[in-house]
Amino acid sequence: MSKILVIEDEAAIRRVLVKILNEENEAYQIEEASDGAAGMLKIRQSDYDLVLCDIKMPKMDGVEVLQEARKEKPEIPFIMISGHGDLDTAVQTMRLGAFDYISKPPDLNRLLTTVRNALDRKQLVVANKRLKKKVGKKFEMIGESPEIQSIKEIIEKVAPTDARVLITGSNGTGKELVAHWVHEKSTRSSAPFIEVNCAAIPSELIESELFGHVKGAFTSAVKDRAGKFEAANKGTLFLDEIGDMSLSAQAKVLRALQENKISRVGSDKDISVDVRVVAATNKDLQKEIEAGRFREDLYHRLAVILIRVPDLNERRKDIPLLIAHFANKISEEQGSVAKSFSEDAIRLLQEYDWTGNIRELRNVVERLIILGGQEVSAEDVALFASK
Ligand SMILES: Nc1ncnc2c1ncn2[C@@H]1O[C@H](COP(=O)(O)OP(=O)(O)OP(=O)(O)O)[C@@H](O)[C@H]1O
Repeated sequence: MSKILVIEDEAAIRRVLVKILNEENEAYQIEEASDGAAGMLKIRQSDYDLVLCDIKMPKMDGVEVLQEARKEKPEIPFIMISGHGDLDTAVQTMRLGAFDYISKPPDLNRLLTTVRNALDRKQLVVANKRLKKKVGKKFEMIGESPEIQSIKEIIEKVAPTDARVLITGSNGTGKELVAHWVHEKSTRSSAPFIEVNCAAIPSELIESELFGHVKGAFTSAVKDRAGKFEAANKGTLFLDEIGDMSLSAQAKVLRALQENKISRVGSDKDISVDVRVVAATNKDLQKEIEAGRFREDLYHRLAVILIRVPDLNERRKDIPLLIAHFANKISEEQGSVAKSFSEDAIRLLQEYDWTGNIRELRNVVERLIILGGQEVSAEDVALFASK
């Protein structure tokens, strides 16, 4: 059930809007307010999934309501309703965070599409918020080695800009972690972070996944569907394993980056998107370019800032910290007391050949916690850490 508030001083228009919405979906629970101040009071007292708000109104105009509501409940999408004289203001409200605007008299199709999109978006933002609560801890970046320090410094500098970032490094080095931080520390952090693993999606589906499709575009396209570019609007799109993307999808991504526009598969209608793309790969893209598997022009678009995440072998100094971090996390997950590691055990693990992989280190720590003694010893490491 979606709760929608209609703030409109003209009773006739208000009635039309309520009627259209009621007829569209019985599950919409619709409330009304006849001026800005009454609307704002309702927003404070109740939780809405969407607000439709007229711009010109007595007491408190729509722009003021939008600004107040953004401060108190920024997750509620606003669709502004503009009359003849206030189209410029309507466009401006988009900059203030309105989701969209519609003109009076409202066009039925446009209204319903905008309402549906806004409600979809609200769900995403809420899901994202829930995730984000976990993000802080889940995405802790452990390490004090100069290599990690320098990555943290680059993230600090680059995140607030809108520059695209290409993250390279072996499997499990922490590329996704870096991408999350670029988003978290950017001005886009309250908008969605959407991840697409390009290697995991069959090449014939990747375009639909990224750009969406319209009904009938292909056999299984039974209804219109937005893609990840649209879902990431105003936020960050993380294209993981971009080196595995098909050439035809690469061409479309290039266009999206050049023009900030996409079109759904099966449609030639352009949709504007405002998305920051962060990409990652474990491949050597220069080699892929030479082999004709990766577009050089796309590479240059993506690699405005390059961050190389070093292998664990290149920052062994961080291994003791990572062991302690994982040991704590694992005991938290298992609800047991954290086990300690003897100095010899840590030294031995520090000398291992990790060929890049932090994920592997975590697994080894988990195995040692389960199988080792109360204090994990060098003997335990020799016995149980073999890979
Ligand atoms: N510096 C770090 N501190 C703490 N945990 C880390 C660090 N780097 C990576 N990890 C953890 O290691 C695991 C692998 O990291 P991540 O998924 O970011 O790697 P990746 O390079 O994106 O991997 P892949 O190449 O397989 O996609 C994750 O569980 C991540 O939280």
